[in-house]
Amino acid sequence: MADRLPHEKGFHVSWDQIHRDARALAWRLDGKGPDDGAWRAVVAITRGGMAPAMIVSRELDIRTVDTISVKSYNKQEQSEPRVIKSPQAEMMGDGTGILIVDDLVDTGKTLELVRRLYPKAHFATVYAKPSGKPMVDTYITEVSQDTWIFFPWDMALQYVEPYRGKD
Ligand SMILES: O=P(O)(O)OC[C@H]1O[C@H](OP(=O)(O)OP(=O)(O)O)[C@H](O)[C@@H]1O
Ligand SMILES: Nc1nc2[nH]cnc2c(=O)[nH]1
Ligand SMILES: [Mg+2]
Repeated sequence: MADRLPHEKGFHVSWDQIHRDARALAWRLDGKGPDDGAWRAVVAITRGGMAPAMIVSRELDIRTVDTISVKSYNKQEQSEPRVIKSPQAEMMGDGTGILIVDDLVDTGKTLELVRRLYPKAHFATVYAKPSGKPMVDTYITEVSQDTWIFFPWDMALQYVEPYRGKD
């Protein structure tokens, strides 16, 4: 996208950190569902929402878990988001009582699309950038718009030269 700010900074998230933050998200959502506080189901926006959704559903003891697949990025390049796979229609209805989980909201375009489909659902992300905040109901940590978030599933440990070993 031409008007997109460059990602000057990197925010590196470890497995431990995403586990802690996704747990914090679950605890914040506990008892906030419309049916006596209960949620009917968790729906992960794949693929990034799957690990957080698994942790949230485990913490809140929700066994009904489904997915919606939305693709909008190729590496750091954004295109128009499109739905590749939908969750079960009878279960979703207008989204009432459904907790939709993603790893992050950036421009908000992904959530905007999913919100149009399920306007009564509750939208939760672990991380949020300012442009996407209006699209999310609950999030844990805000990062600036010019930051790219690196998740542990996209990373690998590798050797680095010691400082004095470089020429
Ligand atoms: O708020 P937006 O600007 O729409 O961006 C946020 C979305 O982008 C990433 O998904 P991506 O499309 O890269 O697919 P992935 O989850 O399979 O990595 C991320 O996981 C969010 O779903
Ligand atoms: N991994 C990752 N995917 C994204 N999709 C949109 N913004 C981001 C980001 O900051 N990090
Ligand atoms: Mg995603």
